[in-house]
Amino acid sequence: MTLTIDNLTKRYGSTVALDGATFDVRPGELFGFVGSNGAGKTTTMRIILGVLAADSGEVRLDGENIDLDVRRTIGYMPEERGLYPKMKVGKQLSYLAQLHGLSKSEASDAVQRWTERLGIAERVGDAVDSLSLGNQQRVQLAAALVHDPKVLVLDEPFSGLDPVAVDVMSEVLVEKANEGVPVIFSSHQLDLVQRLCHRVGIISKGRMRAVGTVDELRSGGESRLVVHAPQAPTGWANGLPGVTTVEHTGERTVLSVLPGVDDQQILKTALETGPVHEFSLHQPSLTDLFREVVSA
Ligand SMILES: Nc1ncnc2c1ncn2[C@@H]1O[C@H](COP(=O)(O)OP(=O)(O)OP(=O)(O)O)[C@@H](O)[C@H]1O
Repeated sequence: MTLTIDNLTKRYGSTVALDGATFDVRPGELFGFVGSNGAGKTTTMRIILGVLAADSGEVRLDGENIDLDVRRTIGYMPEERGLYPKMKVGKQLSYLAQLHGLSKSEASDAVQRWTERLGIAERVGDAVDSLSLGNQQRVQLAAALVHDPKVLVLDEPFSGLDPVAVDVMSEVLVEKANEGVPVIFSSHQLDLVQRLCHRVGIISKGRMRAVGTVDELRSGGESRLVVHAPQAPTGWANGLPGVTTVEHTGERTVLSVLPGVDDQQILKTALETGPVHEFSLHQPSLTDLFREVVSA
């Protein structure tokens, strides 16, 4: 199934939360939804789930508008979480599964399977608010998964998790994507998003500023070259077309290089100053790309 977010706009009074946000999440894809605080991620996800209405624009699943029946096939982890704190874990998960259309015995099987998978099986008889925050988050993930969703929409599922819980969450999301489910999650942990996601979307001020694989986002951007040439004078690379000196400290120079520039010409120029001990290309990370896009 393909989830299409088409030209969404949303205002809160004079605040423009979404300003034509458009992107899609493809079958079997882990899509990382990133943006600064207040960029519009939660608003987008609430609109996908129909918890909030857009002012204009549409959300479609395989080309069809999302009605109540289709919405029940989506697994959602809201930012505000929203479990009943005093209700027992197992009872709550079973109740939620049945709300999504499972029979009592199907719900019971699903609860057993997911609580085991997520390492909270021994807590099914405990009230949610007696669990640690990380374990409550595992219950929340179980709640999004118990009805075998066709789409997963998760608002900051990794926030506040310890490294082991991050691994469990990552494995489950990868597993669901491998089953063909489109998975979208928001996160401020950009290293994790870069490691896990097939594609990412960067939203800023309610507009998608970049969508693609990290490699696609890199192409067209500048790359960094680190050159260790101890005898090179300050400004040795000035004058090379498409090359800017970002930093020259002691014996090392960091150059910013436009796409298409011949790095061998830069190496040749460096060698003309004396020995070159290091000449390495540094690919921008998602964090670098994010900073570039958001500050543009
Ligand atoms: N209920 C509301 N009333 C008024 N303004 C709101 C409301 N909800 C969101 N906003 C505003 O809409 C904009 C988008 O907020 P949203 O919560 O979608 O951002 P976000 O990207 O999820 O941010 P964060 O990373 O901080 O969770 C912000 O300016 C926010 O202040």
